Amino acid sequence: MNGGQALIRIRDLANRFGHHSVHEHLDLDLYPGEILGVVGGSGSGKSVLLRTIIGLRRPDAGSIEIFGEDLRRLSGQRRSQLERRFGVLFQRGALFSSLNLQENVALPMIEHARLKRRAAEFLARIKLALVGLPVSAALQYPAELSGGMIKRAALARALALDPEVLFLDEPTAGLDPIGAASFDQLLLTLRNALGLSVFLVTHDLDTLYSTCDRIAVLAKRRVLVADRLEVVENVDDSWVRDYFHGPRARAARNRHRLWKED
Ligand SMILES: Nc1ncnc2c1ncn2[C@@H]1O[C@H](COP(=O)(O)OP(=O)(O)OP(=O)(O)O)[C@@H](O)[C@H]1O
Repeated sequence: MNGGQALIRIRDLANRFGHHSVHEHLDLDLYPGEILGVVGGSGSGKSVLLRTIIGLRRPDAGSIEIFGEDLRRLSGQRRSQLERRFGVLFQRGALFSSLNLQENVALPMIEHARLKRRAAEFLARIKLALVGLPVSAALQYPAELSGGMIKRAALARALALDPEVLFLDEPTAGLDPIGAASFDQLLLTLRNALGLSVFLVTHDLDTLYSTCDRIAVLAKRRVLVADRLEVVENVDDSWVRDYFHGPRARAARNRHRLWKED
């Protein structure tokens, strides 16, 4: 999976808020077609890293190359062309409450791809079907939906412009275990069908075991390790030990084993 060239290449990255240093000398790659899980303790800087990669925050040092281009050296126009190749699902879904689902998903197509409203809403209904929502959901408003449906709708919006890379911040947070498991399966199906590369910030051990090809652990202000689960689990670090060898990880591992045998 990581034999090819990285789609995203981060080197020597630093992010600081005043005297508070969140990242120093952070290196990380995202390879084509992989689902990379990003984990770390609360406050270790997972969301700041995601925001920096997608250009919402300017890093204090280091380089981020995306599709072979250095983000910091791009003109505004080139940068926004590049940003159209990302889809982002923020932690709280971030749908517009005054728009129904098909309008929410159509909006990026109207704004960025200059589609006419009718065509955009037609394509939006296809995206909503792609993420497993019923036809009737297209005319519903976010307030009328369950948490799981909101996540799916937010995913449909992240897919609106047919991105190559998907950034997901805690996509299963707040979902019940069944909703979370079906979201994980959806993610795998979409990755396989669309060839997406996925940068996935999560605390959810079940998601890590069932969907991720590699896992990056953020600790000590950098990426401590980024590798396959079997390698990461055996890294000699107190956070890694507590996280991957605690009772919750054992339960997730057993569930995953049973699921694979089924
Ligand atoms: N705009 C900001 N101003 C000041 N400090 C910030 C800002 N954004 C983030 N931080 C700090 O950066 C650190 C990393 O925050 P971040 O949200 O990336 O952590 P996280 O790993 O995503 O945590 P969690 O798992 O709890 O969501 C925290 O100490 C946070 O307080």
